[in-house]
Amino acid sequence: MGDKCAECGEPAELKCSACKLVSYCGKEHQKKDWKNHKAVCRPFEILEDPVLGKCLVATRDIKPGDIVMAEYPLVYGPRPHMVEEGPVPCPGCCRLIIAEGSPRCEGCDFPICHPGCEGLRDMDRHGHECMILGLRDVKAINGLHDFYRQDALLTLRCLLLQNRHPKKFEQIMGMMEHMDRRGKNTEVYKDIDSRIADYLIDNFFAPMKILEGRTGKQALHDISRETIHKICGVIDVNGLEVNMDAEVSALYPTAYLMEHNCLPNTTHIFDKNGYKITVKAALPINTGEHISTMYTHCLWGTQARREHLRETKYFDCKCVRCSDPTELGSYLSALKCIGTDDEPCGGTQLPLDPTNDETQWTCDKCPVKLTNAEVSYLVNGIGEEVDNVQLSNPTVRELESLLNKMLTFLHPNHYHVYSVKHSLIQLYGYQQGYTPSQITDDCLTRKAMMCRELMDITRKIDPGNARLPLYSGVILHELYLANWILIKRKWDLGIKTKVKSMVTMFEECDMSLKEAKEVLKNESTTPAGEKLINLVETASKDFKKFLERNKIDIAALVVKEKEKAKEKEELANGN
Ligand SMILES: C[S@@+](CC[C@H](N)C(=O)[O-])C[C@H]1O[C@@H](n2cnc3c(N)ncnc32)[C@H](O)[C@@H]1O
Repeated sequence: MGDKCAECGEPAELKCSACKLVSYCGKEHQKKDWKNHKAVCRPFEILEDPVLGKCLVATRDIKPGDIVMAEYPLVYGPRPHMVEEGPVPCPGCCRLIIAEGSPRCEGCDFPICHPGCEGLRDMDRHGHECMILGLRDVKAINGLHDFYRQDALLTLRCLLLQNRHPKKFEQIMGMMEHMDRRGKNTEVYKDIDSRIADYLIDNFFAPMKILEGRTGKQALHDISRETIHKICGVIDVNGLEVNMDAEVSALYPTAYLMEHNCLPNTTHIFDKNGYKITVKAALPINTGEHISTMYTHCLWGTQARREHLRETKYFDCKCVRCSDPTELGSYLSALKCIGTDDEPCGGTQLPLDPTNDETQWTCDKCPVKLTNAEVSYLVNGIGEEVDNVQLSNPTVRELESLLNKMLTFLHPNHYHVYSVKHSLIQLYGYQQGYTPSQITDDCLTRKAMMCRELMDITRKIDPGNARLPLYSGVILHELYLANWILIKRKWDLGIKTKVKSMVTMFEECDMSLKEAKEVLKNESTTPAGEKLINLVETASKDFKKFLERNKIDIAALVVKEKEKAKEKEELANGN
């Protein structure tokens, strides 16, 4: 039967060019229906690109904040990463639990959070897989991590779709998995083979086969080693990590088609209920532009990002950020030049062609050149030291001394420096010796300066708040606090709003709280986001009360300061 017009029901040949989901008898009825249709019409089409494969291209202009798509996952489950010790996800709800001593699932004996966990009986979560996992007739008391392997469950859930949701299975099997790069001699093949394929086949599919032989009924049609490898590849290449209260990976029917860009134009949030994804535009997306997300870490330098993408997603990123030696003016990978003859020249070392792994690094002040390998060696060495110090619960002094050492070799905006500064701003004002009553004015001024420097970098690499809203939220809240403590101190000393520096601090407090609210507006679905939003709300209330109690009108003070500055300037010019 042919398509029918969505407006009048008559035979229709014209399809909506954006979503291709509804048809019309003619242009007139399409126009008439637009009011209703635009709420559900997708603002993109799926195109095929020789380099990217399938990709999403905007069919109309999309404004920041507009919803690009919203959909439920085809399948989700515990993250497919091996956990050798520490907490593991409950197979029912994926929340982290300590396996030793936790209750066990009645059906399969896997460690669970609670016998009443809803996901245990849900057939789209643990319910179905439990029947297969229960076929192993042995229970473990010790060595739980090796015996009950949650990292294999998502692959099993994909395999089980064959029976209950064959269309979803077909869609997953149609996704890109780069098997050409995951051949038998590769490390990834060997890892998947022993960790997932052997585990599932030996422990569960072998007894399943015996049962099938006895009953004459086939439980699962395709459980071949090749299919297991293919599914693991699909999960690695297309799975999205859901960063909420649980350790979940999910495959989505359309969202997986978003290509990578180190300057992504969308952001996404997940719904706690069923992990529905909502993708929103973070930057303006014009008709014909590709819709993108970011597959790697926004706060890594170009070398690290490109290496990560090559190893995990099998492509060479050539985006605008990767191609720019300054990374959009952020200098996130730049080094300080050590100069010649032990004399630092004060110059900055940048790669000539960051998308070439053999590129040379050159100084903007002196003839010193470095190879990419030398830079990698230096940056990785410093990175290891930063990781070790960060993991050791460092004091302010330890971090400050590390920072000073790093600044001999790294540009003040380098991403390792960013990470240490981001930790420091969260210790100034909190750690013993630096509490609000102990911290010196100088230290608070330094904290505020670091916050400004960090925000300056963050705005450059993530102008749409697509990836770093929590980082920005923390920085802006700490910037407010640094100003706030200084204001209260000076206020108590009688230095009130007549002083220009006080007005500037009031203005910065006000602006940082407003910006923090704006950057955090989509973050209420994560525990960290929720906590930060509450802190900003409380700070805003305290600040507002203070302003009201002391009858302070920031806008009026700013105008007054401007007038004073103008008068001064006129006086200086002799007018
Ligand atoms: C999650 S899939 C995206 C959908 C995929 N294009 C397809 O046709 O199914 C990720 C894969 O898409 C390709 N891809 C995504 N972004 C890319 C980019 N910026 N440059 C080159 N290839 C990219 C890579 O092959 C990558 O492994």
